[in-house]
Amino acid sequence: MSAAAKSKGSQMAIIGAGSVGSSIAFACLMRSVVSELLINDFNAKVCEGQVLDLQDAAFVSSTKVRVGSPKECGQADIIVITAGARQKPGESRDELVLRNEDILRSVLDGLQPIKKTAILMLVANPVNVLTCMAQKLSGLPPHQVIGTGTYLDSVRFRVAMKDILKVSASSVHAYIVGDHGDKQVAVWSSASVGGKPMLAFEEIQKMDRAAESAKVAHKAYSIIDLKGATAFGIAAVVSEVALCITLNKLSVVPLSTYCEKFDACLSFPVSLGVNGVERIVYPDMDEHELAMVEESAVTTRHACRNYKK
Ligand SMILES: NC(=O)c1ccc[n+]([C@@H]2O[C@H](COP(=O)([O-])OP(=O)(O)OC[C@H]3O[C@@H](n4cnc5c(N)ncnc54)[C@H](O)[C@@H]3O)[C@@H](O)[C@H]2O)c1
Repeated sequence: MSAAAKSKGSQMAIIGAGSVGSSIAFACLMRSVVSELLINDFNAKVCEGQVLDLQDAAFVSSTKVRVGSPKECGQADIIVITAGARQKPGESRDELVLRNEDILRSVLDGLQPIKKTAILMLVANPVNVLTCMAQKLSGLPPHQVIGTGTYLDSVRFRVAMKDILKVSASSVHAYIVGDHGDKQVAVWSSASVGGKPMLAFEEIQKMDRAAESAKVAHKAYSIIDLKGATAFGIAAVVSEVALCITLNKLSVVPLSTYCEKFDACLSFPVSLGVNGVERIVYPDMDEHELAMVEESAVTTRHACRNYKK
C-alpha cells in the first residue's frame, strides 16, 4: 500500500486504556499522528472516562478520538496493544508472561478479522515474547507485527551519552538490542558520534561501561519504585513509531521483530514504513555482545515454543 493511501484518513486503535494506553493516546493526539484514534478497554467505564478526558484535549489536534469496539479496532491501520498486567515494584517484565499471554489471546480473538494491511504494535510485556505470540496468532505477515522492543532503552542510552559527551541525543548513533528487560545488550562496539567510534572517546574509555549499561537497564525499575508505572517515555516512542508508519519514513529504529539470524523475536534496528518492517540492520557486535544476544534468544525461543496456531 502506498504511503499516501495509508496516511489519508488513517486510523489508530489503542487496546488497553490504562496508564500506558492513555499516555500513548495523549502523545498521538498532541502530534496529530493519525486522523482518528479508537480506544478500547474491557473496563468500559474507565475507557469512556479516558475518551471524554482526551476529547477535552483534542482542540489542539486534527485527530478525532472515540471509543471503538474490538471489531472496529481490528479494522484500524495501526493497532497498538497495551492491554496487560504491569510490573509490580521488584517484579521483572518476564514474570508477566503468564498473565499477559491470556490477555493477548483474548484481545486478538476480539479484533478478528484484522485488516490485512494493518500494522500490529505490541507494547505490553514481555514484549519480545508477546510479539512472537501475536505473529503466530494474528494472521498477519510477520513484517506487519512489531513490538516496541528496546526503542525506549536506546533513547535512555543516547540521553546518558549526551550528558557525558555533550552532544545531542539525536547525534548519538547507539542501540540497545535483544531483550527489553534485564538481558538487554548495549552495543558499545559499533556505537558512534559524528562518524567517530564511541569507544574512541576518552570519556567513554575512562567510564565504567558495564555500570552505565546497568543504569540504563534499571531506569524502568527506578520509575516504578517511585510512581508505580512508566508511561510518558513509551508514549513518546509509540507516537514516533506511528509517524514512521504513516509517513513511510523508513527510519531505522530498534523494534521487536522476528530475527532469522537468531531464530527468535528480538529487538534490533529495523527500517520501518507504511508496510511495516522493510529490513533488519544488525549492528556489528563484539564477541561478548553477541554471546549476550544469543543468550536472550534462547530464553525468548523457549518462552515462545508453545505458541502454535
Ligand atoms: N514496552 C514498553 O517499553 C513498556 C513500557 C511501559 C509499560 N509497558 C507494559 O504495558 C502494559 C500496560 O501497562 P499499564 O501501566 O498501562 O497497565 P494498566 O494496568 O494501567 O493498564 C492496563 C489496561 O489494560 C486493560 N485490559 C486488560 N485486559 C484487557 C482486555 N482483554 N481487553 C482490553 N483491555 C484490557 C485493563 O483494563 C487496564 O485498563 C504492561 O504489560 C506494562 O508492562 C511496556
